Amino acid sequence: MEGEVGFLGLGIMGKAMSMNLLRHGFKVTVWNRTLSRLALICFSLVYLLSKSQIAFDDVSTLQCHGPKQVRSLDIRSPSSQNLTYACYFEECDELVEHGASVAETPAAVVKKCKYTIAMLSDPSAALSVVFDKDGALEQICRGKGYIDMSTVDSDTSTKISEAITSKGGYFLEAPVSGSKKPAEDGQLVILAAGEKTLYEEALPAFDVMGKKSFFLGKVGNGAKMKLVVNMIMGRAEYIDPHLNDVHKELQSCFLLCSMMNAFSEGLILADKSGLSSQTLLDVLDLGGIANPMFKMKGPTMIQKNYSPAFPLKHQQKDMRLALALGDENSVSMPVAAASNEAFKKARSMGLGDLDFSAVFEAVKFPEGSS
Ligand SMILES: NC(=O)C1=CN([C@@H]2O[C@H](COP(=O)(O)OP(=O)(O)OC[C@H]3O[C@@H](n4cnc5c(N)ncnc54)[C@H](OP(=O)(O)O)[C@@H]3O)[C@@H](O)[C@H]2O)C=CC1
Ligand SMILES: O=CCCC(=O)O
Repeated sequence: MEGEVGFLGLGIMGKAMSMNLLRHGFKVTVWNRTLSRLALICFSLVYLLSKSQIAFDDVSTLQCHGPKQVRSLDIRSPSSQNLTYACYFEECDELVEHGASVAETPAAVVKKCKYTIAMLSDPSAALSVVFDKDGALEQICRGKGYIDMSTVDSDTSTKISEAITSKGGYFLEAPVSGSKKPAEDGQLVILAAGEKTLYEEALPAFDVMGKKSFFLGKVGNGAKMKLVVNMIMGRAEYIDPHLNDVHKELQSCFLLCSMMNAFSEGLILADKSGLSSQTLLDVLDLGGIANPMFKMKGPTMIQKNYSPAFPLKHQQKDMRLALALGDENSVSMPVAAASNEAFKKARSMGLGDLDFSAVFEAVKFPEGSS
């Protein structure tokens, strides 16, 4: 990646990712919404002070606490042309110490940099940073690359892609699997889709931020893959730490059932969204919910091979007993109850003697569908 890389969004992930780029020798210009608001406050303050009797030397450091704990407003010079640099908040401070430049708007970042990466909270933030006044789109032109690594839906990604490409720019979506620590350690899993040339050009940066990058084809596929992975992750079952060992064993059966149901739903969602089941298995195996069960059962489930290791009828029996235990102890377990329904459905479909992973068939064809 030649020249300077822009980075929009310095939240938990964005800060760690841009720091990694800096540590590996990339020149980075950053922007964050709160920082730009603070810069505005800073400008206003200096204006007011210049109209007042207070000499600047008297206010070299003003403490100020906002939503992001401003460390200080350090007004260094009355005639400073560039007061943005005098106004850091904690997140940005460390990046600046590592050599980052700070820009005032997304447009200013894109103007300065050939490649701009965004890591923003949600679809509305991703859209706002591109389309609003002083947004990235204003400075997109032929040869500029825009890479959105935020987790959004495929419609949002497509909208951004169309706008960027209509101005001659290149677009890549590249959401990530992995959280704060993997981001700090450069161990993210990058799920890119869109312009292949931009993907190839961005690989040196991806190699610094992540341990593995996937190119998944057309825009939308990265967003979809990320959502499938997080859907599976979000369906983990709770194990009450106060239960005794016997009860814990039954609870762990909940976990297994819920995992298998969530996994089945994920495989189906991926397939119906036009994604490769094998790629989903590869992505899951690299992330925080990698586990021996997905690794072992996944390939056989894709092949519809349910030769029994743990018969489904026993798994459903254990679910039933564990739910009874939940009743006894007034433990609310709606996810487990839903999973039990899927196992009951599988039994009614005549799958009881097959492996418990055959619940995949019941999830695939729920009541009334074919
Ligand atoms: N945290 C995690 O473990 C993971 C998160 N992700 C995804 O990465 C993205 C970032 O997550 P994370 O860093 O945790 O989130 P944070 O909440 O820590 O950061 C969100 C960032 O988005 C900015 N932002 C929010 N709204 C707007 C807006 N309207 N205009 C401009 N900027 C805005 C925030 O700016 P400000 O500081 O001004 O509020 C901040 O820089 C999300 O899409 C998340 O789903 C993906 C993998 C893991
Ligand atoms: O989007 C958040 C994902 C967190 C993780 O993959 O561990």
